[in-house]
Amino acid sequence: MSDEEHASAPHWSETWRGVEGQVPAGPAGYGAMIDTLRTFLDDVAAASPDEAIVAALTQDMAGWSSKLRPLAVPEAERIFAHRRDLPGRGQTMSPQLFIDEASAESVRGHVTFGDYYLGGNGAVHGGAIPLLFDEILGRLSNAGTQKRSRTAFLHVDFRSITPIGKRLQIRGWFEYEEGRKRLLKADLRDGDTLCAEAEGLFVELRPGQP
Ligand SMILES: CCCCCCCCCCCCCC(=O)SCCNC(=O)CCNC(=O)[C@H](O)C(C)(C)COP(=O)(O)OP(=O)(O)OC[C@H]1O[C@@H](n2cnc3c(N)ncnc32)[C@H](O)[C@@H]1OP(=O)(O)O
Repeated sequence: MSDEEHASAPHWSETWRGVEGQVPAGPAGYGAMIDTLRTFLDDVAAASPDEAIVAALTQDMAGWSSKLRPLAVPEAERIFAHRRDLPGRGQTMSPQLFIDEASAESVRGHVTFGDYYLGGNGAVHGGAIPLLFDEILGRLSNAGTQKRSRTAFLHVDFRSITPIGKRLQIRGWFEYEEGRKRLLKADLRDGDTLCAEAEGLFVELRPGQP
C-alpha cells in the first residue's frame, strides 16, 4: 500500500491519533518501506536459505546498516513508530494494527500475525500477544484529549491458540477511570473463537514523569 493509500484509508481518526504531539511527515514512501520490512521479516522467518543466500543477505544488510547509522537522530526527531497516521505506526516491533472504528472510549480493529511472530505449531508466540494488547490499550488510554499515561500492569489470559496468517478481530475499551487510574480491557478473536483477553491499568503521568 502506498503512503497516499495508507493516509486516505478510513483506519484512524483525529481522536485516535492521541495527544503525543505532531505526527512527523517523513519522506514519501516511508509507510511502504516499513510494509516491505515486515514482509521481509516474515520471509526470513519462513525461509530455509542456502549458504550463498545467507552470505549475500548478510552483506546486503550490513551495507544498509552502514548507510543508515550516520543518519541516526534523537528520539524526538524519529519517524519509526511515530507515524500514528499509518496502520502499525510505521514500526515492525508489534504486528500491524488496522483500526476500523475508534472513539475516545473504545476501539475496534484487525490484525494478521505473519510468520515472524510464530511461536510453534502454527500458534503466535505468547510474548507477541501482550505486545499487541499494550499497543491498542496504550494508544486508547492516550487518545483524544487524555493526559499521557503509562502501563502499570497488563494481565493477559491466553484462551486458545492465536493462529498465524489469519485475519483476527481485536477490540479495546475503557472499563473505568478513578483519579489518575484508567482500567482498560481488550480481546482478540478468530471469528467466534476467543484467542486471548487482557486487562490493563494505565496511570496518568504527573508533570515531569518520563
Ligand atoms: C507516555 C506515553 C506515550 C504514549 C505513546 C502512545 C503510542 C504507544 C502505544 C504503546 C503504549 C504502551 C505504553 C507503555 O507500554 S508504557 C511502558 C511500560 N510501562 C512503564 O514503563 C511504566 C513504569 N512504571 C511507572 O512509570 C510507574 O510505576 C507508574 C507511572 C505506572 C505509576 O507510578 P506513580 O508513582 O505515578 O503512581 P503511584 O505509585 O502514585 O500510583 C498511583 C495509583 O496507581 C496504583 N498503581 C500503580 N501501579 C500499580 C500496579 N502495578 N498495580 C496496581 N496498582 C498500581 C497505585 O496503587 C495508586 O493507586 P491509589 O493508591 O491512588 O488508589
